[in-house]
Amino acid sequence: MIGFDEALARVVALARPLGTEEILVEEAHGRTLAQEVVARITAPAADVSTMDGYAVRGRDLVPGAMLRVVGELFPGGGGGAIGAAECARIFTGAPLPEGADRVVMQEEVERDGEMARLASSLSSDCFVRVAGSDFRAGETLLPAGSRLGPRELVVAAAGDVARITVHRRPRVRILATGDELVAPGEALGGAGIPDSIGIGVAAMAREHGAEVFGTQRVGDDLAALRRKAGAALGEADVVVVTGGASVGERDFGRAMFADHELELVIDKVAMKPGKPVWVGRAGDRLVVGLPGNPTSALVTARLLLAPLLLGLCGARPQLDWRLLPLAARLPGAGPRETFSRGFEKGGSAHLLHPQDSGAQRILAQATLLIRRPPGEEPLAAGSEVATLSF
Ligand SMILES: Nc1nc2c(c(=O)[nH]1)N[C@H]1C(S)=C(S)[C@@H](COP(=O)(O)OP(=O)(O)OC[C@H]3O[C@@H](n4cnc5c(N)ncnc54)[C@H](O)[C@@H]3O)O[C@H]1N2
Ligand code: MOO
Repeated sequence: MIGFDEALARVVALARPLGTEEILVEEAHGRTLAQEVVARITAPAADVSTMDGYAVRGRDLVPGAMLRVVGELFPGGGGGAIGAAECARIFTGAPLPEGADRVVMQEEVERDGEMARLASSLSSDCFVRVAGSDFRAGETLLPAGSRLGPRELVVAAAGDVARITVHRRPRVRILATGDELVAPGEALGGAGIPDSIGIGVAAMAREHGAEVFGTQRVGDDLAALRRKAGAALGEADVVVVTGGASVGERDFGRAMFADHELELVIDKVAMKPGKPVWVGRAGDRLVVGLPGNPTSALVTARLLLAPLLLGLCGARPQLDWRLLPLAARLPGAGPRETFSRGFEKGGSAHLLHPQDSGAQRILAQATLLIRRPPGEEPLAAGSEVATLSF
């Protein structure tokens, strides 16, 4: 059985970015840039006011001075001009008129008809945002490989960029297998178990850049599973199977792809939870088999499926481990690499209970995975452990 680092390396090697497409910036949330974004405009385009007030010439800035108001300037409009002993009413973001080099905020001005009287004590700040101080036309604002969240989208749009080139999103079909599974809302009074993981894994996949068609529940009937496998491979880049990964009589996760020359790249990993996880290739499609125990499924989705999807999107597939001190002592680790569920509070990593891979309730509090190498000695409170957001 391979170790976790080897499994992750094999997954990352499979995660070659898919093709590219050009899309509108307003539809680009969560996508990854295939080409850098270059500013088409300079920002700000001119020297602009950072306050609502009066644009003045520095040499007229004398406490108590009376200046004639000769214009009114709004953002997006022209700047006009002022001369000696003159000023212009100006609003935040408006270009300074010719001749002006600073702004007095309106709290320091008393207006009297066409005249403005400056206060007896004036702020030393110029209140001017200089042309090009944010960025200039032709400058790179976002490098290729950037994942577009709210902050990056502001930057692209500010650069006057309407269309961007991104990597195609991996199309994902999730097949939740198990005779016992029913849709949430249909278990009460029957023998069925709500399919929780099909829904959770779909959400995890979407968070990591996938276009998920939705989850199909399929019973443990090999003929039906083979038909579903064929259909899924026809429409998806990545097929995710949940359940049926272990050695039970009705565990058909791998067998359902027998018609499609499944080549296993990973077949069991020395990790806890998630040992039965598997990943394979069927032609140019990828298949990921997640163990059915809900926590095992979600942990392996975070540790192996998420990096795979990010890599297919052209984003960094690496897992960003962060060292945190332990809040309390941890016993020695077992023989498999362990990924315990925990949470961060007061700058420390806390372990949750129970750690049973069938337990689902504690997932609501489990914001961290705490990583332990195989056979690690007990750790005292305060020892640093590698953690990953979950
Ligand atoms: N003899 C052995 N038995 C087991 C082994 C082993 O090595 N030898 N491994 C154990 C480990 S570890 C895991 S994890 C599980 C994984 O088994 P499967 O992937 O075959 O999962 P299932 O048997 O289909 O289901 C297990 C469990 O999870 C529930 N489940 C399944 N799908 C869902 C879903 N979509 N939503 C909610 N719950 C789900 C299912 O009802 C079962 O209770 O195998 C161990 N056994
Ligand atoms: O590894 Mo299983 O995933 O322990 O329950």
